[in-house]
Amino acid sequence: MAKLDNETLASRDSMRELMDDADCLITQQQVEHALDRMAEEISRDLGDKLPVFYCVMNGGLITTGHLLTRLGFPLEVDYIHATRYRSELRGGDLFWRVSPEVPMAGRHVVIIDDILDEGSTLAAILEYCKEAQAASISTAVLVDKQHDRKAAPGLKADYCGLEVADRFVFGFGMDYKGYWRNAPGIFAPKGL
Ligand SMILES: O=P(O)(O)OC[C@H]1O[C@H](OP(=O)(O)OP(=O)(O)O)[C@H](O)[C@@H]1O
Ligand code: HPA
Repeated sequence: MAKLDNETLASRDSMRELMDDADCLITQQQVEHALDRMAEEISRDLGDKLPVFYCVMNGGLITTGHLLTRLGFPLEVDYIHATRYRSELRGGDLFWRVSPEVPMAGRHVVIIDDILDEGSTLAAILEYCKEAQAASISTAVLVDKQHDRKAAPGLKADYCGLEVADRFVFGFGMDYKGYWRNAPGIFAPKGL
């Protein structure tokens, strides 16, 4: 079996250490309860509207998967790939990697993402949906970070699982420098 080079070994060890020392802010059980509630609200509002759900890759992947399996009505799924952080801890300009394929015109659209932080990502995607003439646009995020730096004052998602402290968080889709999207809960590195 090929050996890992020194740089890879150092990354692996530092990422293991990061997880060992991390603070768990939200447990998996709390995430599951929040997803149950979001699914009930979405089903109540959109269950008879044949909606299209757009996952915002990459972070929205895990929330989308967990949420959609809780929805017992016909729906379509597509994705948008837009990134603003690109493995960094601060956001920059939004870079659209992939635009959606399923047309939004006349459809009830739901955008699913992992986190509403400053909100620039969601605001840009909302503009795109409006221009694409969606019949209605709803947004669903697993967590809303609590601070006063939102791109527009009072910016909120229509469906929000949990509020999270103003720290750099990872897990359940959210990455720390590209890693630990797979962590089964929501964590923050010690001291960050
Ligand atoms: O509210 P904002 O400050 O705009 O930040 C939220 C966005 O940032 C993250 O994506 P990121 O750009 O890190 O790409 P990723 O999904 O590939 O991690 C996250 O998944 C949201 O899409
Ligand atoms: O706190 C965060 N963690 C991971 N990805 C993010 N994208 C925006 N904010 C965050």
